[in-house]
Amino acid sequence: MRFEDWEPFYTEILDYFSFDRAGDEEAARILDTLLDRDDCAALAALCAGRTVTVCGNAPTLPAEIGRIEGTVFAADAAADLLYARGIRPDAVFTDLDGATDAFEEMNREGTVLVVHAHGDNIPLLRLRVPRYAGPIVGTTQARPFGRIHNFGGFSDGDRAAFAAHALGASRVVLVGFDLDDPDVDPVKRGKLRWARRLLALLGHEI
Ligand SMILES: Nc1ncnc2c1ncn2[C@@H]1O[C@H](COP(=O)(O)OP(=O)(O)OP(=O)(O)O)[C@@H](O)[C@H]1O
Ligand SMILES: Nc1nc2c(c(=O)[nH]1)N=C(CO)CN2
Ligand SMILES: [Mg+2]
Repeated sequence: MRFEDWEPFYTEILDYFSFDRAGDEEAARILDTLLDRDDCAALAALCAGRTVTVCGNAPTLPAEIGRIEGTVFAADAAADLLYARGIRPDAVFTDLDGATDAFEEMNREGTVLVVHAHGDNIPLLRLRVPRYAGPIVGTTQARPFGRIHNFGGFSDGDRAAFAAHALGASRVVLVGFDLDDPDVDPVKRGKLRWARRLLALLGHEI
């Protein structure tokens, strides 16, 4: 999605959650200074002409693992669950609030880390990003620049789906998405509501 098409949604999201655009922009600049590489070409190669399965971190994920096919994208902590079951994701989309030390191990083994900068994760960016030795791609929800990308989407799971579509996946399968999960806090409920609206733009009616 072009930033001009994404920006009206982004503006509405900022308003909905009372997030600060200047904070997001500062985080993106900091991530840019922390990165000395951009492995977007490797991420694109995982998508182009291929089926991509995006794994969300709903409690329903373990029961749906059998539906995974093609390239595997994990949304944040879903990566740990998959890895523990013998599936190393091809890419992990994370704003680092769900990141564990296992992400470093997966990254060393070749998993692309797609690290998202926003106004509320600057300390996590400074702590974690320098430790990642493998392939890495930086993203922002504000205006992209240099090696900092914006494929569209907001929370880790829907950003993964937007990236798969933007980078030419022939089909995108979603597993582990329970957008009506009653056992989440109010902020998460808001994020899942936005996920439903944004995923519908890609043709995923869930
Ligand atoms: N019922 C659910 N509970 C949690 N995540 C879900 C659910 N259904 C879908 N997801 C997707 O899985 C992603 C990863 O979930 P996780 O619990 O690791 O969240 P998170 O890292 O706190 O998410 P975020 O940082 O995007 O708020 C979410 O961003 C969301 O897109
Ligand atoms: N400023 C800000 N942006 C976000 C946040 C958040 O908590 N704060 N959480 C997100 C979920 O991945 C995505 N974007
Ligand atoms: Mg997260």
